[in-house]
Amino acid sequence: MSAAHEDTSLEFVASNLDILATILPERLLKPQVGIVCGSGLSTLAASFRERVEVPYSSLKGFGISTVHGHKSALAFGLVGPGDGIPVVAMLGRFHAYEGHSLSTVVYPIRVMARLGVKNVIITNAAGSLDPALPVGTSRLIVSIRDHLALPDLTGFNPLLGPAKPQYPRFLPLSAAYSHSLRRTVFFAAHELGLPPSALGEGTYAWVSGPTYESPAEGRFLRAAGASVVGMSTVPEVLAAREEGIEVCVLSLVTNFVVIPDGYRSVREEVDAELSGRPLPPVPQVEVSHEEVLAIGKEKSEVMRSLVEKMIELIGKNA
Ligand SMILES: O=P(O)(O)O[C@H]1O[C@H](CO)[C@@H](O)[C@H]1O
Ligand SMILES: Nc1nc2[nH]cnc2c(=O)[nH]1
Repeated sequence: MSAAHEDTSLEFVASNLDILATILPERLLKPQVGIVCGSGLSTLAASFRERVEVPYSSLKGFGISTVHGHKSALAFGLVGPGDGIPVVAMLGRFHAYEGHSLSTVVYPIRVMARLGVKNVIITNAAGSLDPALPVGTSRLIVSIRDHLALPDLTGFNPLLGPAKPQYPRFLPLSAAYSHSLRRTVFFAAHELGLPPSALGEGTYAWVSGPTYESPAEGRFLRAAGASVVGMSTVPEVLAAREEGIEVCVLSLVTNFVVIPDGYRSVREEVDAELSGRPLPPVPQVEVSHEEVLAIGKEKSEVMRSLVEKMIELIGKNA
């Protein structure tokens, strides 16, 4: 994997603006809101009006997303009543585990910033570390209020590298997740009539992947204060904050990582069996990306309506 500071792509930002200016009509060229579509969530951009898709391959400095459930294109369009609000969505993102450098992972955020994006709604699929955050029917979306990023703390941070005059050297993260946008999430959910149980708040743990967590790792992250875990998002959040963009993160909880009573000693199990009082089986969880994508597909409508309502409210408050 390339070093985090191997950043050659920034020089291409300006030429991307020129390329986009030749493809997009004037009213789509200055998006106000950016969206990052998580695994299985590229349909978040399905109802953009006057939608124009621009493949990453026709732009400079972009990688190719290799993960199933991620498309390699930007979608531009309009959302909301009246003339609509111009928006841009990454239909697929880059993850460090694919072999992309962290500067490639965050590059589209830097392009969004140059296009004029002021607010970004970053979505992801994530595993639940909190047995009280059930997967599926209730509490299926978590509005992220904070993060726990072990890679950042241990030297794998997208902002590593020589200081650049246009960015702060030491970026504070105490208010990385916009309080105002977090309020907007709950107002949007209320306007849509979503039951309170559909939406929670929590802390996202970023891990590098591509392995899912062992039970002990899940318990460790839970004990450290995280509610959900995934392999993306935090690098994008850091770059967005460095660019001065307001950030909202929505996690779609697709699977359990930590389950209650998930551990039992085999000795206890065997002893119980030998004494003629076998114990009931321990519940097991084994996540797969197919399951993650299936939940994403099943729940993408509610996620899409929430994101669209948020954009509408952001537009009203602008
Ligand atoms: O975070 P997104 O891109 O939604 O994807 C999540 O789903 C994949 C694992 O199933 C991982 O890439 C994880 O980060
Ligand atoms: N790390 C991680 N990423 C996920 N993305 C979706 N589910 C999971 C999970 O359980 N763990």
